[in-house]
Amino acid sequence: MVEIRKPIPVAHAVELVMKHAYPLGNEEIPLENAYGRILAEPLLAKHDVPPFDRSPYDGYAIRSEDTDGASGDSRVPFRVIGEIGAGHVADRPINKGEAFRIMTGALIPENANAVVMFEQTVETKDAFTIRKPFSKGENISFKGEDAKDGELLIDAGALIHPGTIALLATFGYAHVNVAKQPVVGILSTGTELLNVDEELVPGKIRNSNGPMIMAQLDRMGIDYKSYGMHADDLDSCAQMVAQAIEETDVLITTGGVSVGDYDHLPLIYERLGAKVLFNKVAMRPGSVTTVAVLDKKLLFGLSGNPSACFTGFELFTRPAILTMMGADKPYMPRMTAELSEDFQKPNPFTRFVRAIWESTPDGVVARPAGFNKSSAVSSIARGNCIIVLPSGTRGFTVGMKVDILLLGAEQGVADWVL
Ligand SMILES: Nc1nc2c(c(=O)[nH]1)N[C@H]1C(S)=C(S)[C@@H](COP(=O)(O)OP(=O)(O)OC[C@H]3O[C@@H](n4cnc5c(N)ncnc54)[C@H](O)[C@@H]3O)O[C@H]1N2
Ligand code: MOO
Repeated sequence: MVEIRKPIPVAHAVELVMKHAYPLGNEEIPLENAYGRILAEPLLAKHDVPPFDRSPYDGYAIRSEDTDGASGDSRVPFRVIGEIGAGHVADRPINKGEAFRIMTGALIPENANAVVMFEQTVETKDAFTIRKPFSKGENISFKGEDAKDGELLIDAGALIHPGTIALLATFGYAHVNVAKQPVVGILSTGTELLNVDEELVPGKIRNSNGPMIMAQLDRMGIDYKSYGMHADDLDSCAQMVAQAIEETDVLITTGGVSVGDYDHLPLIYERLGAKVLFNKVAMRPGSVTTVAVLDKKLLFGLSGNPSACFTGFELFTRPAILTMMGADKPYMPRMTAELSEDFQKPNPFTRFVRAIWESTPDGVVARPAGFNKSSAVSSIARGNCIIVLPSGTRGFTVGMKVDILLLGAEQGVADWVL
């Protein structure tokens, strides 16, 4: 007798998964490896930025008080007493009527309080004139104007992106304290599966879920261990799952979670003593997505159907992994778009439609990416977002506003809740 499963709302399922996404602690890593990781401690300014008053232009450092009364008819002259390149320091202060040639980024010499760009001068040998007064502080980049010593700049939990790397480098962080990342196991189950390089034979298909999930992890910068493909044999599959759990922090399996004679994952979870958090979600595709916990490790039983597998990963696995690695914003960015094609299927469950969004002069529009069954592969390939259609709705027509979840965005940028 087939067990009747009770579907739970998507938001509840996400919440259950997230409750079991335990952080793995922190580690120090070299700055050059820190891109894509999550800051484990707040980033405080270790000194002022810039660390000294400096010139924002190539020009002349002067005393502003010496420019009083300058005009087109009455140009004020200056005598050039030397040159300061970036990285160099003036050998003496300036006095009345004097100027240093100064390059962008160079330390402002003592007594100078303004910079005149070369273009604002008429130059002769070792001298120049100007035609307008300058105010105190004009064209100076002030010490601490970008960041003040001790200031909180980035909170713990933030994704380290190229800008964060620049800031860490500015303060001399050769090593960075980041949250540890999980090692994720991937196992594709199904007797019908062939390797990518095998010829098709009747009844068999190539394993597309395994490579797809590896790529979904790759784009998050997550390490994985592939356990390849495994036929639907209960005992050996159970053994493989047990071994994979031993060797990894999170296990993703694909296929074998429905109610078919060879859908062994539910029984394998039972044998292992794993606690099943849910085995049916009120969503399409991916209603059979099953998540279990064993020894504080999350086991994601994603559907074998490619679109369901893909969606299950993005909705449940991705935010859980991001939370384990310390991210404070683990969800996909969400936007509103106008539907540019009809989508006429009824939606008894929340429907996640692989779709294409683009920005037009009239705003953001989105349309389904083609064949939209759970088994679809083609629409995953074409899509760059997922349209969310709430349960209980019938058809959606052109011009209606829909929510879309953006795929492939830099991890950890959004704070999306269903
Ligand atoms: N009696 C019922 N039958 C089914 C139900 C149900 O509620 N009652 N649910 C259907 C839904 S919805 C889905 S989705 C599928 C899910 O099945 P499983 O997740 O157990 O996956 P499999 O049966 O192993 O495979 C489904 C489908 O996907 C293909 N597949 C599997 N693995 C891969 C892979 N690695 N790469 C590419 N394609 C893969 C497989 O050949 C099947 O065609 O169950 C429905 N049935
Ligand atoms: O579990 Mo499914 O809802 O057709 O993908």
